[in-house]
Amino acid sequence: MKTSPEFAGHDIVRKPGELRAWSRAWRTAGERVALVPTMGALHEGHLSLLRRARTEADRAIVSIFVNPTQFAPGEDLAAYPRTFAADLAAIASVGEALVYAPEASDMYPAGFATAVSLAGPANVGLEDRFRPTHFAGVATVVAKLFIAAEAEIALFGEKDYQQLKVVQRMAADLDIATEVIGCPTVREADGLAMSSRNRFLSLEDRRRAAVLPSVMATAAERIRAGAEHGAATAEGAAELQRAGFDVEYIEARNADTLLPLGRISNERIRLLVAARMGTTRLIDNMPVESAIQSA
Ligand SMILES: Nc1ncnc2c1ncn2[C@@H]1O[C@H](COP(=O)(O)OP(=O)(O)OP(=O)(O)O)[C@@H](O)[C@H]1O
Ligand SMILES: CC(C)(CO)[C@@H](O)C(=O)[O-]
Ligand code: BAL
Repeated sequence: MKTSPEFAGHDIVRKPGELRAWSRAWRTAGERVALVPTMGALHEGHLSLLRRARTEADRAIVSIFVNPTQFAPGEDLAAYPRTFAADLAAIASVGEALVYAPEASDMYPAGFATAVSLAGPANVGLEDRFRPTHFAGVATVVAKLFIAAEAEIALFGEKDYQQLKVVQRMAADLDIATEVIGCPTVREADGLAMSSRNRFLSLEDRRRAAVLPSVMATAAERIRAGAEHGAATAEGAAELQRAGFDVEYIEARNADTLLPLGRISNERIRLLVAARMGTTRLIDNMPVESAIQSA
C-alpha cells in the first residue's frame, strides 16, 4: 500500500486500502476530503454534488459502484446503465477528483457476512414498503465507503430524500465522523428530477413524466395554503393516474422523521412520491413550504 501517493488528477483506485491510503495522505497534509457516492451514469445532479464537494473540501473522491445488494431479485440491476468512460469525462469536465471504482469482488469478497440493520427512517412505509431489502444494501455499502474513505464530508442528493435520512441516521448511530450533507435536487427544464433512470422513458412517456413535479408542486401549495394533506395527496394521486402514472405512494410526512404527520401544526413537511411510467420507476420529493414552479 502506498503511503505517500503522488496524485495525478484523475486517478482511479479499485481497492478499499488504496482509497484509504490517498485519503490518509491528504488528511496528514492538512487537507479536507469530500466523498460523493454514486452508481455512475453521471448527470448534472451528480456533478452538482461534485462541484459542492470541490467547494467545501480540498480533495474530492467520487465513488462509482453499482451496488448489487441494494437491488432485489427482479429489479433493474442488470439493466442499470453503466457508462464508465463517459463518467470519467464528466468528472474531468468539473475538475480534479479521485475515482473509486471497486469491483463487486473487492466490496464483497467470498465469505462476506455483514449487513447494517436499520429502523427509524428506513422503516416508515415509503421506499421501504416497495423495496423492503433496499436500505440495508444501501446502508451497508455506504458504511463501507465511509470507513474506507475517511472523508470529513459526504454529499448526497435530496432527490433520494429517504436515503439521505437513512444515511444521516446511520452515520450518527455508528459514530462515523463523516458529516452527511444533503444537496438540492437538480431538475430538467420541465421540472423532472434528473435521474439515471430517465433514459429508459420513451419519448412520449418522458413528455408525460413532467406532470410529476407539477402535480407535487400543486399538492404542496394546497397543503401550505391549509388543505387537509390526505385530501391534497389523494387529488395528486388521481391527477398522476390520469396522466398515465401507476402511483406507488404520494404522501406528506414529517420532513425530519419521515413519520406520518401528527397534529402539531408547525411540523416541517415533506411531500414524497414514487410512481411508475411504463416500466420506469421514478421518485421525487419537495418541501411543502416552498413549492417549485415547473414549466
Ligand atoms: N437530480 C439530482 N439532483 C441532485 N442529486 C441527485 C440527483 N439525482 C441523483 N442524485 C444523487 O446522486 C447520488 C447518486 O445517485 P445515483 O447514482 O443513484 O443516481 P440517480 O440518478 O439517482 O440514479 P437512479 O435514480 O437511477 O437511482 C445520490 O446521492 C443521489 O441522491
Ligand atoms: C448511495 C448509493 C451510491 C449507494 O450505493 C446509491 O444508493 C445512490 O447512488 O444513491
Ligand atoms: N438512487 C438510489 C439507488 C437505487 O435506486 O438503487
